[in-house]
Amino acid sequence: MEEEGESLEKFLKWASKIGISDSPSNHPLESSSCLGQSLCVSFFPVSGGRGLAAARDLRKGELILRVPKSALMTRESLMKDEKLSVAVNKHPSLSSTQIFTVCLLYEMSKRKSSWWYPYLMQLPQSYDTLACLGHFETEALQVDDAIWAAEKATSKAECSWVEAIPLMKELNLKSRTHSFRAWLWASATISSRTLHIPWDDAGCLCPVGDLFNYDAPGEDALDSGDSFVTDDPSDWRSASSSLWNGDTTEQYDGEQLDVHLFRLTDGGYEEDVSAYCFYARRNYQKGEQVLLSYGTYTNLELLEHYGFLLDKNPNDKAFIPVEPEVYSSCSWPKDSLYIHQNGKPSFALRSALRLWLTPKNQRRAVGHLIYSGSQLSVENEKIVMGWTVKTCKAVLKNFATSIEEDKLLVREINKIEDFGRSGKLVNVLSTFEGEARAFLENRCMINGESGVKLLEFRVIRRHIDRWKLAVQWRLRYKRILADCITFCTEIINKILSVNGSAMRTNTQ
Ligand SMILES: C[S@@+](CC[C@H](N)C(=O)[O-])C[C@H]1O[C@@H](n2cnc3c(N)ncnc32)[C@H](O)[C@@H]1O
Repeated sequence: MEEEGESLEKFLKWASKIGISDSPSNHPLESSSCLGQSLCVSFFPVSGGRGLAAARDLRKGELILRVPKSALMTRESLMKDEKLSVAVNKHPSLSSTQIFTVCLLYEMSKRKSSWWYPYLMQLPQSYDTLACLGHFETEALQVDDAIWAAEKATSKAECSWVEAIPLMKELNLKSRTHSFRAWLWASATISSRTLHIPWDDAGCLCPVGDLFNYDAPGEDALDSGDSFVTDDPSDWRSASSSLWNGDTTEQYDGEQLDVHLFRLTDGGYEEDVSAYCFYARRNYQKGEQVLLSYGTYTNLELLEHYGFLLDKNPNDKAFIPVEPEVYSSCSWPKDSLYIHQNGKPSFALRSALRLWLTPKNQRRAVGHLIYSGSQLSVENEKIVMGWTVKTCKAVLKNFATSIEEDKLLVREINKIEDFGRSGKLVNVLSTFEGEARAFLENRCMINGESGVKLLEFRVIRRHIDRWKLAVQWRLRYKRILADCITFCTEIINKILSVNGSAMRTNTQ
């Protein structure tokens, strides 16, 4: 721990020397640390671990950190190394991100002789992004779409690694540095830590600037909170704007997002001062964690690019299976048909279902009502809500575990972690059953009969973290569906009660 503290201190000193500063003044005094005037490094156990805290009260919009261009790690800056640059130029088919990944591994291989050594030592040793999940954790996601996304992330990483091997061999990288494990580490470093810069789509690594943890943007702006009849069409546009570079969300090109609405105020590269500048997005009290928005992400996207998720994510979505005819009978893109994190079906999902559940010969006549978001009839609305309830119930019933069981499992995972920390996992193996028991036997190699523990806690801990993320993710998904059932049932009851009283009024 002391070593970690020493290494951090050296890093902050190095950062100060290369011009990184949190001073509110444009001409900061020479200091032994780049922090202390606006920010300080702190630990936030439930919101990102290591992060940056306000060193004093900060006002919204204040400049809180400046990182000069010369301190940004980019392909360009790393390729000042001639050997690297000559080798890279012989492989023009590699993508900018593949090249940046090789550059990072090459720089790591220099160890203490690297100019970036103090920074490289601060990078995490492992990540929990989707591509890093093993088979057990991937299966623990339970939802087919999520399992598919994890498998795709791994196979994509494997393909880009295979393509880059010839370059890494040419650079004489040791087998450990050009292994798939090393590649996953470097790719996850780039995916979770690079910032957007205008001159290179691979982005840049920004020492100190990459210590800000994440907060979701625009809770109010993005959560349409759509009322029953007049929905906000913004929910069927793919809202995606990011200063962080890991954002690969595809934009719905039919209906371009009003980027100004979602423009993030946290910071960006500023040409006039040749520096990455970060601003306080709101007022902060001394000691509070200062957060950045990396962009708009669902929990699955956060897992994919950053290896974490939020328990309360205003941008989370759940997709449910719908008949192919629902897609073909409307012009909304597939990814706009989802359920909001608060359980409300999206504008597009509701509208598409209204159309699909209208007899075919009447669809043309109601098209204008559908696209304006209006209800067609009380009967149609009841059928739409009923179909949604039935589908959500069927999806929930199909899972191997219920919401309650998943909640219990999260508690068991916490217990496993505690027992593992105190070295008592082997003794308590028999007290666990089902998925927890399977995890201990398959992932931690704890054999029930011989009671032999084969993996050290450091490795077990990594598996636990990833498995817990997968279980938390599926629990969030299931809760969205359960909330959707409640929401739609309330609507049906409202319709029934209004209709009932209308009928009573008519017969009186
Ligand atoms: C840019 S780094 C932020 C600094 C990082 N905590 C560190 O110690 O280097 C992004 C990573 O921090 C973690 N992180 C950021 N925000 C988080 C949050 N709100 N909750 C949990 N983890 C978070 C994730 O591991 C993510 O990949």
